[in-house]
Amino acid sequence: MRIALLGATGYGGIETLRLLEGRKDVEELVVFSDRYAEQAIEQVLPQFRGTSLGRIAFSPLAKFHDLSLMDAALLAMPHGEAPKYVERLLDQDVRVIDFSGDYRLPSDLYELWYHAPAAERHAPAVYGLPERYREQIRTARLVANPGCYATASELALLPLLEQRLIDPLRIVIDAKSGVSGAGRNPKMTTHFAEVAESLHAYKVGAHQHTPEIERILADAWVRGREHGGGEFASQDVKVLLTTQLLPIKRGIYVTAYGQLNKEEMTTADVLGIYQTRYEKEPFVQVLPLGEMPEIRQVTGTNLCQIGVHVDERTHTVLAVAAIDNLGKGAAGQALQNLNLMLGLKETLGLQLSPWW
Ligand SMILES: NC(=O)C1=CN([C@@H]2O[C@H](COP(=O)(O)OP(=O)(O)OC[C@H]3O[C@@H](n4cnc5c(N)ncnc54)[C@H](OP(=O)(O)O)[C@@H]3O)[C@@H](O)[C@H]2O)C=CC1
Ligand SMILES: CC(=O)N[C@@H](CCC(=O)OP(=O)(O)O)C(=O)O
Repeated sequence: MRIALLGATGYGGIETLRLLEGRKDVEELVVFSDRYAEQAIEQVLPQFRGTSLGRIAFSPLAKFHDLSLMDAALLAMPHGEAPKYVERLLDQDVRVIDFSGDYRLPSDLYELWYHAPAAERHAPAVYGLPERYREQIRTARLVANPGCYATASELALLPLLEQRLIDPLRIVIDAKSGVSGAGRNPKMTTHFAEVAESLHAYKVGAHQHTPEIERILADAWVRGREHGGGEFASQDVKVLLTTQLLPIKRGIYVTAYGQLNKEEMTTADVLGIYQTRYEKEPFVQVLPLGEMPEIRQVTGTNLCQIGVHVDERTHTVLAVAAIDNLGKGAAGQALQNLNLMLGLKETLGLQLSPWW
């Protein structure tokens, strides 16, 4: 396959390079970076020295013209950049996967939560969560890769909404991320000395993944396991999402709480529902009774680990999920989507052991 990667020097882009390196089916890779234009990957990113990708030079974005020979383009740039390239790529019959939030929401919700004007969108995008939209992804021209917190939260909660087991208006999500989730450009809030040995909540009540999660869960509530494609179902689902910055490099840890509709549900009952829901999913691991996920068991992988527990005293169900924000939360999921879009084996290049 022939792949173009825009935003190749950011954390999402570098992880994409790591996952593509050594893949025998990559015939050509074109990488873009303005900051490192004309330099070889191995000069800028020494971890690729001596690998199949090391000698490839970054092209400046000004050289972004004819990519019609590419099978797909992966866009790993900050919000607001993808729309400058997407139409041209689609016109050249190149499939596109965008890592940013630009195509995940309708324009009104985008403007409300991203505090930026939404780009004019001619192209419809499929939401790139294979565990729910696999069939739509296979035939998509443009995929909006989900946000990292959104991926973990949705996988944690989907079975509860699809089965209508909880009150959809009172969902609480406590979410924590490693610092690489904030990108590679240095900022005071992600400076080592500001985050080490501490923990703090941020964007409280205002995190941009809130409407993304609500839309996918609403769709699950209305349609159950089935998704017919096309428009999302409209239904009120409300989540209170609180995001916190963990003093680690990689990983997302989500603890989601729902109020059970049926009082007699036990942990074993809910666990059975999760096991059935995800039994055929190659990248979702539902843990046995009494076990809870751990970030180090998913770091460096495309896995999502899920543990569930019912607190019978308060009729609350807890669904806990761990992913690597750069794996299932970004590059891993993008390559899972790419495999689907190109008709390849979905797990190709993604069956990785955790670094732990
Ligand atoms: N980090 C994460 O865990 C996740 C990130 N995402 C999303 O993925 C995208 C990339 O994130 P991440 O890798 O963390 O970001 P980084 O800040 O680490 O990297 C940004 C990349 O985009 C390029 N870039 C910066 N500004 C522009 C611009 N104006 N035009 C074109 N290219 C530009 C940079 O290239 P240059 O070499 O020129 O500096 C760099 O390669 C974002 O939209 C983010 O929201 C999604 C899920 C998880
Ligand atoms: C730690 C941290 O700052 N994380 C980012 C989320 C990054 C991501 O997955 O999402 P988008 O693609 O929607 O930006 C944040 O909270 O905004």
